[in-house]
Amino acid sequence: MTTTAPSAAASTAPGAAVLAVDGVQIYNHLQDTVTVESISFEVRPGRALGIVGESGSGKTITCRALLGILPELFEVSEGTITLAGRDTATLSRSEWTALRGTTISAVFQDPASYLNPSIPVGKQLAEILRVKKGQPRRAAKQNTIELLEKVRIHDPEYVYFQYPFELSGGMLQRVLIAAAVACEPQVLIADEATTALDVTVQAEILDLLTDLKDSLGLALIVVSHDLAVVAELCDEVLVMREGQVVEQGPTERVLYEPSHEYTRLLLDEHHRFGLERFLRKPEETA
Ligand SMILES: Nc1ncnc2c1ncn2[C@@H]1O[C@H](COP(=O)(O)OP(=O)(O)OP(=O)(O)O)[C@@H](O)[C@H]1O
Repeated sequence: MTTTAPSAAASTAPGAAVLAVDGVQIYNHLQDTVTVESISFEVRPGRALGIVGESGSGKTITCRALLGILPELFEVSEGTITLAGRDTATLSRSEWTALRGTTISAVFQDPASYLNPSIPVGKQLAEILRVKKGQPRRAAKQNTIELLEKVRIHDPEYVYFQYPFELSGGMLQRVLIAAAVACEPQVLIADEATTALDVTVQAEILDLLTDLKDSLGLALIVVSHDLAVVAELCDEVLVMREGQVVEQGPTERVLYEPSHEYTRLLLDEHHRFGLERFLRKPEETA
């Protein structure tokens, strides 16, 4: 892809963690409560971390802290978040704006709500390249078509001119993934990104995320209530309950030898839905 403007992305030493979260507490001043307590993890290029846990356990709020978009009256009250070598507590609003998309990016559930219904999807992607990378109109269009190809959309020249309502949920999520990786971020957060999709499309999107992680060297954070999704994608997993991390470690270890009662409970629920099909036995991965 042609780059015409200098990247606003911060830099990371080769092999170093691109994102390091150390003892972070997130406080809710609205209710005077701690929403997330003492969470720590790191992600490196080409690696994936899964965050699982029941509804309301603090997964999305954690991601919002990583993206610098906490809701009003929530704050990171303890600990540090280091993104591409920078302590995010020191970032100004405009520095955050420059880093979002170029260094850290995200895809959420319900892709249609992130797109303007009255503008063709290709034009919306091209606009990101024009604004964030300063690309001229023609280059932005060409690079958008390449991006659509990268997220495995067939006939990208045609899809470029389609409106969101003309695309399926899976196609829209591909467009949103294309938007998220348009400016070559180092970290991609996928927060329940496949939850609303049917099983076949979900598998395709998971496959695409794995491919992008490997080919672009993305550090991937996958948030899901579905252990099967995390089992398929992630090297490490972090289990949250009521704002606390109850267990974390390599995916195989946590899923095969859970040490916490809550993780065992989650696993029991999933075994009924066939988690086994995603799991490789430890001896198979050795
Ligand atoms: N915008 C907000 N305003 C007020 N409270 C919020 C907001 N977003 C989240 N919360 C609260 O913060 C806590 C953690 O919510 P969070 O969305 O992080 O949970 P989650 O684990 O992502 O759940 P889910 O799987 O349902 O998305 C919950 O008690 C929730 O009610």
